Amino acid sequence: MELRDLLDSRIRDVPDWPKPGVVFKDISPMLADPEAFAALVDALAEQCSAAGVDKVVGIEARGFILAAPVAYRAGAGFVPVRKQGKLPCATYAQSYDLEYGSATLEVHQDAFAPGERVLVIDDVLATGGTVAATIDLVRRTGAEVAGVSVLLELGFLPGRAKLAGLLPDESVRSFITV
Ligand SMILES: O=P(O)(O)OC[C@H]1O[C@H](OP(=O)(O)OP(=O)(O)O)[C@H](O)[C@@H]1O
Ligand SMILES: Nc1ncnc2[nH]cnc12
Repeated sequence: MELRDLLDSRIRDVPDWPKPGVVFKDISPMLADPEAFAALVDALAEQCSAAGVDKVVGIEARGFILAAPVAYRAGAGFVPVRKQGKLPCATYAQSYDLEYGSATLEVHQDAFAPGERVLVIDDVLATGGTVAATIDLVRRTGAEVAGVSVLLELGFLPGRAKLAGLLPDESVRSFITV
């Protein structure tokens, strides 16, 4: 089976969650399938190596699950971008809106050496608010965002358009667009 079809078959729709009108894309079945999870991690690690990155950023919480094994596989470092109030040392903070709410993300100010190249990984690109805030945070540290890789892109929401002013379109990659 094609990687795209394998992954797609392991993502389930949950209507009206976490609030009415939202169809939540639940990646739990994909994570629970060792073949699908390993294939995704390997494919993301290849993107990481091709981009020549020093660090992989995972966005709390589902981004952590993907980004940490990718960093290990690609021989890169892992940096968490966390929800407000979780990181213990000096941080940069950025508030943002997402499909079903708003939040603030933080990164440690010393998470990267100046000029380091970074791949940002998350599970879903929806409105793009989460990834746009993360790009802003990484840039404030002095590091360079080499690309963004997500498992799933919601093509009916303006996530890719929101990132258009921030990164070249070809450096925003998704395995599935719905
Ligand atoms: O493109 P956007 O509209 O910003 O939405 C995408 C974000 O929404 C989800 O995270 P959520 O904040 O629900 O956190 P979780 O990973 O902790 O469940 C998802 O994991 C992405 O990070
Ligand atoms: N519809 C959705 N499903 C899963 N994660 C999301 N993050 C933002 N929108 C989402």
